[in-house]
Amino acid sequence: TRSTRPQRLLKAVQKNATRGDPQSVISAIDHFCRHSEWAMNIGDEKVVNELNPEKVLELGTYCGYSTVRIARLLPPGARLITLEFNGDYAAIARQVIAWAGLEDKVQLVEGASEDWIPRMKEHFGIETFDLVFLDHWKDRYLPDTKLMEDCGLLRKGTVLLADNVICPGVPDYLQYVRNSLSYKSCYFKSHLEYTKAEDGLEKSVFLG
Ligand SMILES: O=C(CSCCNC(=O)c1cc(-c2ccc(F)cc2)cc(O)c1O)c1ccc(O)c(O)c1
Ligand SMILES: [Mg+2]
Repeated sequence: TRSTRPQRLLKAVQKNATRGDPQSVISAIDHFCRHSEWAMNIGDEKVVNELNPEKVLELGTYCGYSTVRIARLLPPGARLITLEFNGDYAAIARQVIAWAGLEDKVQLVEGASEDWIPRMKEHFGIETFDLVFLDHWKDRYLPDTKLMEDCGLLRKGTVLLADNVICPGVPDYLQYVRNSLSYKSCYFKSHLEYTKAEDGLEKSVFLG
């Protein structure tokens, strides 16, 4: 049977990137997405770098591109937990993360975000997160944010970074974080990865 796009993306990484070199993995995926096949990676334009998180939660791993982008910047001892619902995507992402040599900083968990968010404390020993990157199903951004609030996983200053707030768009989430007194929110205008379509990131700081 024909290979899948994630499988072809992984092949491109194994062919063009150097083992243990996260930047070469990122460049190989960017090249694949620009010149071979578009894929729903956050891309090389949507960037917010002034953060220095120790404990990071990523919702929606896909092939691990944003996982590598974030984890490569983490200081020793810092950890990134990434949740992926789709088993096929998770299998590819594990290999991309390993190729980048970042498996010691990253824990990839297969399953639904609503099942795993309530288990962060007892299963991973995580009290609160410093940064949460939302890039999974767009209709899960708002319910999962409310769930993280209810589970006490957000602290004063926790940063929520949401991808695709324009395309495909997350109107209910945007309305919430922009109107809630518990968040200070701002929009980073950009483009949908590898295209000219408008998209952007919403950065929302939890005020406690
Ligand atoms: O795909 C999922 C849900 S997670 C991926 C969410 N991310 C997106 O959907 C996403 C989409 C776009 C985008 C796509 C087409 C466009 F024309 C424009 C934009 C861009 C992004 O940056 C994204 O992050 C899944 C889960 C479990 C399964 O079993 C399964 O088959 C599939
Ligand atoms: Mg996205």
